[in-house]
Amino acid sequence: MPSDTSAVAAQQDSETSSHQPRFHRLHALWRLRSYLRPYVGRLIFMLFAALAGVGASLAIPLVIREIIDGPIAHRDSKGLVLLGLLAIFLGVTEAFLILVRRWIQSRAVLGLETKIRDDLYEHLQRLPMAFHGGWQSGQLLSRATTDLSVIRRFLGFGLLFLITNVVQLTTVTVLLLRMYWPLGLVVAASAVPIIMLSLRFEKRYIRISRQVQDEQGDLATVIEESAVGIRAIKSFGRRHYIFDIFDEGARQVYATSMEKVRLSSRFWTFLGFVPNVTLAIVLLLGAVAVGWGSLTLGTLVAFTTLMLQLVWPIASLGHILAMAQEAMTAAERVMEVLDTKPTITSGSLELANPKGHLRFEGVSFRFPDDDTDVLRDVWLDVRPGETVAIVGATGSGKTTLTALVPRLFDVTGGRITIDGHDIRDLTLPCLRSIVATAFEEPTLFSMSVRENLTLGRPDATDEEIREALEVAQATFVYDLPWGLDTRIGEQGMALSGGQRQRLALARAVLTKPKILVLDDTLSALDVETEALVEQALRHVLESATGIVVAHRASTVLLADKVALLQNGTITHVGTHHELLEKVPQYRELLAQDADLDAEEVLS
Ligand SMILES: Nc1ncnc2c1ncn2[C@@H]1O[C@H](COP(=O)(O)OP(=O)(O)OP(=O)(O)O)[C@@H](O)[C@H]1O
Repeated sequence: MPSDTSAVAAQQDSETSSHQPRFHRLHALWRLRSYLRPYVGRLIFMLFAALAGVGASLAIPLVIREIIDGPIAHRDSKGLVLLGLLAIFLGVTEAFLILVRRWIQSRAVLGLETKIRDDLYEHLQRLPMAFHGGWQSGQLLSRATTDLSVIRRFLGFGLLFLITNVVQLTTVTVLLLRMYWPLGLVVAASAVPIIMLSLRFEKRYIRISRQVQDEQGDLATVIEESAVGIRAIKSFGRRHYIFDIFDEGARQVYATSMEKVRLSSRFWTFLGFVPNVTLAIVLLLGAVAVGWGSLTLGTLVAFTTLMLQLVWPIASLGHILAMAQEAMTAAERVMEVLDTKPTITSGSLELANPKGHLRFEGVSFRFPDDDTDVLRDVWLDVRPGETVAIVGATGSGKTTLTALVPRLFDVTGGRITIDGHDIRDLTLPCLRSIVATAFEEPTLFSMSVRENLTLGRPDATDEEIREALEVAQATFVYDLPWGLDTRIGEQGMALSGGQRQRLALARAVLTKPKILVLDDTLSALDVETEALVEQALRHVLESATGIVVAHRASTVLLADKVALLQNGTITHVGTHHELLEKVPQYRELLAQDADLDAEEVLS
């Protein structure tokens, strides 16, 4: 469920963004223009096709005027046929141009959406853990899906209609003024209430469309989290409680969407009403003018036919302005992600033959937006091939310490070195080929076992995979229905916790890292399997530098020395027996362990 803090963050995010000046929002959309570049030729052709279509449709009333005032008034049947054929030709041309435009635009706009989505996804992958920790996943999901579709619809359809409608409105008004200026002025005056109301509508629509888009993101977060956390929900029997949270979110989206619909339908009704009232006034005044002889019947028919052509562009202007507002909001939301700079950037150094000498030199770390250090003044020297167990109370900072080595977070003070080089100077691929990590909560992807295992070593041979699986005591995968090619469910849900941990361990071992970081990786294993894994791990750790977060005495025994982490700093380093003898806090920590282990340790 969305945490209180993230909900507040999203709320603040929504509030600040809905008050962004219009220029800022327009600018966000404008910045996406580079995505249109590959389609410039098509877009220009589309625009010309659209404008030519408008031209053809505007010419028809003028031809009708000629027909009424010419061949019909003078009973000229030959002229009537010729002008009639011209009107038909113009109608067919308009229809053909619409067909061509629609055909061309579909490819261009779908390609554009796909490219922005690719870039957004790639950028998300580059953003650091700190970013992902602070954003609700549903908000990111809705930006990569709904928001991009909104932008695509506007750039592909809305923008084109906005241009052609404005051209059509201006041309028709000029033509009307030229045809008979007193009636033309009536039509031009009707634009005043439309413009005034559009401006008011825009202000309210911006706020509400941003609110709907943010609320949809919150709802997506609830759905995503309840899908992932379905086991916890079921086991606590909280299905109804979670449903209520979802229902509240869904009702909120419904209520805000209805408010949006009410607002836009009032506006659109008004937009349909104004041209029709104007038409009635024009017909009345036009009939009087024809009666006085100051206007021909043909001109009045042409005038009203042209005016009818204003009804649709004005009525659709409401839809298009709404579309434009939504697209600007969506672009702003997408840009909020794209503008976040990846703070963890690659260095330039490649180590050809790393030895794996790892040092923490006065390292401190605090999470963004936190005001206290989680780690402070950490000094630790792990020589090549040596294994250090990190022992500490829960919340003392063990996981955070291990996350600093592959640079999932960057230190905020001091430095970490490998073979004397600050890890920030190494290229990220180089660092991550030296360091492999297996976490306590292993993440497996909806892919085959083989794909999951070879995530860090796509070129691993079957033999190497077997070796890694044997080390991790995970050869059970060969008994799955399709062996290594069995697809495991989302996050490996079809496997037990221990099986998933063993696969994650095999994945880390398979990369043959110089530095292996195990964050309490064996916690879900039974005592017997753990002993087997540890036995096999001993061989792996002989050739690698190891950092092993340990809660159990049996895991500690894997290590050459132990570092005791207390309140974010390493207070003691020594062998297991030394610490057991001299440090009461260490003894207390391990006393929580099973008696069996303690006896084993002391013997
Ligand atoms: N993303 C985060 N943002 C802010 N604080 C965090 C974050 N992750 C962890 N912390 C805080 O940092 C401290 C250290 O957490 P860490 O997970 O490293 O402890 P740990 O020793 O591994 O605990 P455990 O043994 O329970 O896994 C805790 O007080 C925790 O609340």
